[in-house]
Amino acid sequence: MEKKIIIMGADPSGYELKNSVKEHLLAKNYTIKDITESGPIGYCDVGDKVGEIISEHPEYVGFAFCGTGMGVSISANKHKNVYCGVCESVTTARFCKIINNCNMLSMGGLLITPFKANMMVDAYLEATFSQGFTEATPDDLKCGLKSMKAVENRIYKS
Ligand SMILES: O=C(CO)[C@H](O)[C@H](O)COP(=O)(O)O
Repeated sequence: MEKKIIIMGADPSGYELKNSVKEHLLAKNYTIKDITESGPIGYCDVGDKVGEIISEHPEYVGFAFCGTGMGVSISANKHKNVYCGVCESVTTARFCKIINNCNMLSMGGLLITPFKANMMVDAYLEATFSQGFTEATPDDLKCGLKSMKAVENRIYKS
């Protein structure tokens, strides 16, 4: 499977966790752009900046970090084409791709250990939309996403 380009960013509360996940992914040869390479910025700006890049390149993956994962997610999800899931477990990290086709994942540095965060991003990156969820058919999942896109298109009038 081709390795996706990963955009990362963190506020002060998520910075250490971001660095540790970044190290983990670099060791796996992922191409990473860290918009907070030179230091943390506010959570709203993290979500906005990572979200803006993902909005223009929905084929990339965004990993955003704050204290809880909530603030960066809310901000990122204001952008068109951005589907950012707040994740607190390996299961939600996997399912946010399989069920919701999320192109962004956020998590909280106050809540998640580095070991678990690495497992979460691995599970996310290994998952494929609509594959491996026995509770719904691939067609059902595609239908759900189509409905979400219709809401988005109505709001963005495009
Ligand atoms: O979890 C967060 C947002 O969801 C923030 O990391 C937390 O609220 C701290 O923010 P600040 O540094 O602005 O006080």
